[in-house]
Amino acid sequence: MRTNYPIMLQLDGKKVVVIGGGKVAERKVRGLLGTGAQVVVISPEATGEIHTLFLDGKIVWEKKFFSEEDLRGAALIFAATDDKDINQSVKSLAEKQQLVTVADDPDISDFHLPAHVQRGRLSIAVSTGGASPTLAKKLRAELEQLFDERYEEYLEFLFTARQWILKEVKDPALKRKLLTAMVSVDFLNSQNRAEDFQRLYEELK
Ligand SMILES: C[C@@]1(CC(=O)O)C2=NC(=C\c3[nH]c(c(CCC(=O)O)c3CC(=O)O)Cc3[nH]c(c(CC(=O)O)c3CCC(=O)O)/C=C3\N/C(=C\2)[C@@H](CCC(=O)O)[C@]3(C)CC(=O)O)/[C@H]1CCC(=O)O
Ligand SMILES: NC(=O)c1ccc[n+]([C@@H]2O[C@H](COP(=O)([O-])OP(=O)(O)OC[C@H]3O[C@@H](n4cnc5c(N)ncnc54)[C@H](O)[C@@H]3O)[C@@H](O)[C@H]2O)c1
Repeated sequence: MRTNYPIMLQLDGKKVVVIGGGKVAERKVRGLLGTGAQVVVISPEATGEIHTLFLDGKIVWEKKFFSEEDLRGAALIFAATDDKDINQSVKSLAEKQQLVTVADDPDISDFHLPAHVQRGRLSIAVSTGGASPTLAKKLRAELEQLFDERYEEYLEFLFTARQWILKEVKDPALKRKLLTAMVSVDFLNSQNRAEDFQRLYEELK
């Protein structure tokens, strides 16, 4: 078995085509909102949520059956109809460099969607490579408990403090100490991270 290669995609301005407008398509579309991707759904029917997103101008919905030209210019393609033959033909009609995922056939898919926790800048993705989406979902729920809402603000603090350290602290040893000390339960739980950081800096410098 070959292992998968995890990446975080920046889809801003890229065209993403979802073939099918059912429950699975809706979940894929929801995951694409906020990425800046230009989402196009191709399906004669669509769920209420897909319809609403279309009416709100958030996505494009072409109310039609799939045909080859729908794939033109797409960076990512989701084949998510309930017709196995159509899903297979989406994959075979796509160009080699287009990345396709086939909802009912993990083996021929170019990528799998992970279950995923987002806490601001922190992304945690879990994939079982098609073995068990149910396990991926369960692990995601456990990670959500472990990495709770505090992490969103905590990562903002880490980001800002790290930028400041990289700019202002010249001594490599001090730089390393500060970057290490910020990653601790104390800072995660701190009520005033900026103040605690200032104190730490005064102690260590
Ligand atoms: C993680 C998650 C992300 C997302 O889609 O957003 C995701 N599936 C989720 C849920 C889920 N999917 C299914 C169930 C029902 C129980 C079960 O079958 O276990 C549940 C659980 C539920 O809904 O409770 C059924 C199912 N899924 C696939 C098949 C086809 C097949 O296996 O042949 C079938 C059978 C269809 C049938 O019955 O015919 C295929 C895929 N599903 C994937 C991802 C990719 C592999 C990821 C991996 O292996 O880690 C892949 C390959 C395609 C892809 O990349 O899209 C999301 C959890 C989100 C969350 O809650 O966190
Ligand atoms: N990847 C996953 O996580 C996952 C989860 C559950 C099911 N599945 C699989 O995904 C597929 C879709 O499941 P669903 O629950 O969304 O089905 P669904 O019945 O809710 O939706 C199917 C959609 O496909 C559209 N469609 C049918 N023929 C079409 C065509 N020729 N061109 C364009 N659109 C067409 C229909 O209009 C409908 O909107 C099934 O094959 C299922 O086995 C995958």
